[in-house]
Amino acid sequence: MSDAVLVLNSGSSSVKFGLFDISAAEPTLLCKGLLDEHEAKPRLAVKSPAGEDLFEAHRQASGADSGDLFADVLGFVDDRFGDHRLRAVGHRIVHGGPDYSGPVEVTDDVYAKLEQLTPLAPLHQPRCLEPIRTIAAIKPDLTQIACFDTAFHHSMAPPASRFAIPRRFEARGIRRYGFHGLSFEYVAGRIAEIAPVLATKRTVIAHLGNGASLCALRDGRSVDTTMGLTPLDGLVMGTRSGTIDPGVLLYLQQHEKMSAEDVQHLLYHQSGLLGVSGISADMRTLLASGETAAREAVDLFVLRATQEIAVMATTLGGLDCLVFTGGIGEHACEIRSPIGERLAWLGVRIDAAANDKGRERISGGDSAVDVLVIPTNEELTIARHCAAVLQAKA
Ligand SMILES: Nc1ncnc2c1ncn2[C@@H]1O[C@H](COP(=O)(O)OP(=O)(O)O)[C@@H](O)[C@H]1O
Ligand SMILES: CC(=O)OP(=O)(O)O
Ligand SMILES: [Mg+2]
Repeated sequence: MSDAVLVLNSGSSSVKFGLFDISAAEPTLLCKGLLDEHEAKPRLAVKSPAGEDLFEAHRQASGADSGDLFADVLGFVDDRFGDHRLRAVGHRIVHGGPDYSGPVEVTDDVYAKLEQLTPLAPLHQPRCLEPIRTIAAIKPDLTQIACFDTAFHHSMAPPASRFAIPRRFEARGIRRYGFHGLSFEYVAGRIAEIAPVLATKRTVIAHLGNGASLCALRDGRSVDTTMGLTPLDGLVMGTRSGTIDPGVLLYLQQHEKMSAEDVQHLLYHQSGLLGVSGISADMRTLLASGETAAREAVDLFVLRATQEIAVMATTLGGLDCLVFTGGIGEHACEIRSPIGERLAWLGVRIDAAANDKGRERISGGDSAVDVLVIPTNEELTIARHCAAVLQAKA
């Protein structure tokens, strides 16, 4: 009987999952799926690795919660993959705080520590932690493993990790942590596979999805990133503001009489592409819209991404390789193209035909910077971590 792990990737706009066979050195995907709680009837859809539909379940919204959907996933795995032994469930956990620089088995103590980090990722942490409770209630003996978005950035050091506030706050853990690390880790590994000469070069990875951040890599390790203590910092996102004059927050509280909770809601849920366009948080909708406000939101997204790529290049002392990933980075040639044009002064030249076709290498022959498009795979990174944790335990 082969061993398998179930991986849950709870993001801000979706819950993705994958079931992996871990009997060989490299995990192989058995099936993948999506849990959609936002529709009128929460839905679970499972597909084969090739994308064929395997299973779909709808729940009546009344009385249903995502716990029912997780029970459906476990039921499906038992039914269809009963010839595999489910060894663990691996979870993407957005915030690991100062303590976790690698994956860890979830115990009551670990869970309590992770729950305490909720104020540092209020949009994500509860959504990441909830399935751990639900699954423990259904299968109390099943090993659960937490894999952190912050872990990859533990290689980051001062001054990049430091905020310019009194030092005593740093001792209390107030510093730049960075996120999307499971994605950056996967992409860094792919760069080493597809273009080994680039693995040691000055590289910026742009993870542009519903959440968006950049990572500067030297020798494949994170040396700087745009997200900070929370996943609110840095680039313009679907509904998040990204970097904003801190004076704005004070003004909103002191003069607009908004509470701290109101400001938090504004910055996490009502800002970014949604707030600027007034139309949608979804890049596809904005690119298809003829409205001026949609174009202005996209223009700001592009300007901020470009500015921050230059910041990352400054940390690195130059730029040899730029990689696009995440839903927008992988699919939106209309976003990659103007970012490339604005970075011409750094030697970036994007080949229009290669970009339109979404090729793996989209830089032109005259480009001083290799520009790549690499689809991310956070689920595979988590499966690899789970396999390693289980092997260390054996
Ligand atoms: N073909 C496409 N063209 C433009 N944007 C796209 C395309 N496909 C997906 N996106 C955008 O990617 C974003 C979602 O990214 P994704 O990485 O899947 O999100 P999450 O952060 O939830 O993992 C959305 O803004 C969506 O509009
Ligand atoms: C950390 C983060 O922003 O994640 P997501 O892209 O899933 O929102
Ligand atoms: Mg994501």
